[in-house]
Amino acid sequence: MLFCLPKLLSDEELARIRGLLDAASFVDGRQTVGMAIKQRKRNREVVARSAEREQIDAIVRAAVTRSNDFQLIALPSLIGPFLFSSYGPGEFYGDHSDNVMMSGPPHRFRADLSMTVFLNEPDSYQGGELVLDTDMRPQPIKLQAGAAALYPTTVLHRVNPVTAGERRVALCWIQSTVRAAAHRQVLIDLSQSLDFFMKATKEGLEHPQAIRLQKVYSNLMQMWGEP
Ligand SMILES: O=C(O)CCC(=O)C(=O)O
Ligand SMILES: [Fe+2]
Repeated sequence: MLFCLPKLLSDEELARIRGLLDAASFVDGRQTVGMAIKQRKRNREVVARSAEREQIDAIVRAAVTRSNDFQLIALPSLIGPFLFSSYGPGEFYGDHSDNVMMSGPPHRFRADLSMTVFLNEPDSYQGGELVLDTDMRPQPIKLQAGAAALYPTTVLHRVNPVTAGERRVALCWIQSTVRAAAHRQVLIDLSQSLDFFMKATKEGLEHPQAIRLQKVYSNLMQMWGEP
């Protein structure tokens, strides 16, 4: 359900992103949601068509492209444009589930996974936890700078009010080649078993049982995957 990627961004990337965010212009976050949700959202977001947004997008996009864990967990077929938000004292985002039909660019896509990348240290602001309602139990998430949380787009979630400091995050929505979270989980488990063969056996991926698992992975991908 919830996956954490501890060091998605390096310290050097974080420093570059912070510099760009300091130079960026922000707009009221209510502009990017429909009427029904406006009441529940108080934050600021980097202007969509701006040079800073594009430069930060390129840095985070390069990080997810090189992250093996991200690729194995999300199995992405499309990663939409990144959104950069800031929450100061009194700002929050109430209970909602994200839109599953995204307008892009590059074109309309289905969001299967939502991702929050934390851009500043957790002790630099008070409150501001991302809370996921998993099986009716609230699960608060506040990660180190550079770490990311990946969660199903349809799960109910919120951002608690920030009471001091500034919470900055990057967000994106991902269409996966494998639509159902339960199917993705089976494939992630298989990847982990293959990883065990690779790291802990003499034959590695040439072990006959590893070859069989690779066949299972391909068969399931053929059943569940979409290009
Ligand atoms: O800031 C976050 O961690 C999540 C924000 C959010 O839920 C959204 O923008 O849809
Ligand atoms: Fe959300």
